[in-house]
Amino acid sequence: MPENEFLDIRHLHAGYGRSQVLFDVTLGIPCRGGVAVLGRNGAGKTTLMKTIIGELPTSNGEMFFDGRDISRRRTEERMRAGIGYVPQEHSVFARLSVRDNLAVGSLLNKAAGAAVDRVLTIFPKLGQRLDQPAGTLSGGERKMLAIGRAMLGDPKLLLLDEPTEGVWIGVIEEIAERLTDLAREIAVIIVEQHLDLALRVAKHAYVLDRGRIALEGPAGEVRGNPELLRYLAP
Ligand SMILES: Nc1ncnc2c1ncn2[C@@H]1O[C@H](COP(=O)(O)OP(=O)(O)OP(=O)(O)O)[C@@H](O)[C@H]1O
Repeated sequence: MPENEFLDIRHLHAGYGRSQVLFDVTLGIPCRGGVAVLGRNGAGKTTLMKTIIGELPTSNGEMFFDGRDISRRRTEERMRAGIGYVPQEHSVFARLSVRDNLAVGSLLNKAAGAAVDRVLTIFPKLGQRLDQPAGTLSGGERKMLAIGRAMLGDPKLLLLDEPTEGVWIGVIEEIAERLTDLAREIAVIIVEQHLDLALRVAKHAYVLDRGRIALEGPAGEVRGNPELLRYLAP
């Protein structure tokens, strides 16, 4: 692993109380580009995202972001430092309109109006739904809104937990293109069941197996690794 990664995780152990899920996880994320985290259900992908954002404590190991030790920092501090998180479950206010969801996101992040315009440029579909309650959006549009809200924090690193889960196949392509564009500007960690999409957005991939890194390498190499399907099979 290269020295001085943007996000540098070393020998991380984490889990839920006494139930340890992640064991000795070491990974590095550069300041631009997509990195995929793959693995079968229950492998520990969401746990890793929650540990990076600080929703779960680190029981052992180190985590540096942009040169600073964040292992003991609170979630809000990590977000202020530039980490955005789009959780697997929908993170929009269902009763509020798209416009109000973005307005609340702007207030929370002290974002300027230009930040909302940028979100609407990235996801023009949201611009056509501004007055619609977020709860009535399609799965894909809700994901776009959740990603858009995270973008209002102007993250330098965006954590995306299954951004295409429950999204109609026709919209997956659109989200994939936007995420590929985004990964040219900032660091993106993508947890994804769609292998093709993940390895298109990402240049590098890590495969988790029962909470440990089982495979790692450039996306093309991981895709071609004969062991990969074994780690993804249920
Ligand atoms: N709140 C919790 N308390 C205790 N154990 C949990 C909790 N949440 C998840 N786990 C356990 O941690 C392990 C890893 O779960 P995690 O959600 O990180 O997996 P995942 O790779 O994201 O799976 P999926 O692809 O199904 O989302 C699983 O064994 C799961 O049962």
